[in-house]
Amino acid sequence: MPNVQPHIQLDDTLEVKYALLPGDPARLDRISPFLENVMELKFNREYRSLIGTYKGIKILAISTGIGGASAGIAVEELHNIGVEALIRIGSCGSLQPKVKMGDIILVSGAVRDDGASKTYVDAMFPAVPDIDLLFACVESAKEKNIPFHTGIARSHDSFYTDDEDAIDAFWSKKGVLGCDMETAAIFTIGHLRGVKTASILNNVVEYQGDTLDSIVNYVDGESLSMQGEKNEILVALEAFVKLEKGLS
Ligand SMILES: O=P(O)(O)O[C@H]1O[C@H](CO)[C@@H](O)[C@H]1O
Ligand SMILES: O=c1cc[nH]c(=O)[nH]1
Repeated sequence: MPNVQPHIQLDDTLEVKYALLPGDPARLDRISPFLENVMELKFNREYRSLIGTYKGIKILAISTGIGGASAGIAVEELHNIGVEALIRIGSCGSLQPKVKMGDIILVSGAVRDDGASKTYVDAMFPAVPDIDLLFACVESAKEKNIPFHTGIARSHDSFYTDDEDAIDAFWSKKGVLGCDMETAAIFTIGHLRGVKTASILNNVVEYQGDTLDSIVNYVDGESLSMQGEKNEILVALEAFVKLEKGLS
């Protein structure tokens, strides 16, 4: 009997080892041109999925929605259907002047300022990517001449607390490069389940810029952010090729 998962609505008959995890379901339309033999699968709640091939390797793409709670459910259910490695293809806001619009960050660790990961294990447990998958991303970016930053991201649960500017200033001073909402949960839960994870973040908000305005511009297709998105997708796909060939 296929083990259909309650939220992603997929099962292990897909026999797929690699998954790209954007937050936004609409990003799948822009992942699709990178793949061959694309087939739309399911769209249940925030989880829209498609499958295709890249250089002959089967790749699943599935959106996770906003936040660690829904991303964590995706990691669990993907693990249940046999996915072995996943890369978040996200957007983020810059916390450093050097992280410009459309720059990509290959995340080497995440501040666990989310709720979901803490329901699994105390906050002192580190949120880190799989080192082979991170190195594969680094090598892929170099080979494709795509500039990148490596460093720490902060994953949070809201844009609308009363203290957002102060919180950003605090983490900026600690050298954190940017903030998103899912990386910490994906790293933590992936580690606990034995799934290899990485996270690539495309910066869509200038340092000290207006976060919510910038997110609207990104949705409207602002060009630097769109180039950053293409770059992160390509780097992730090439990293899976390396993993498949045992090169990382
Ligand atoms: O663009 P995605 O991948 O959804 O990522 C970022 O954008 C959303 C907020 O606008 C959050 O999910 C955040 O992590
Ligand atoms: O500033 C930002 C932009 C995108 N996503 C975030 O979590 N924060």
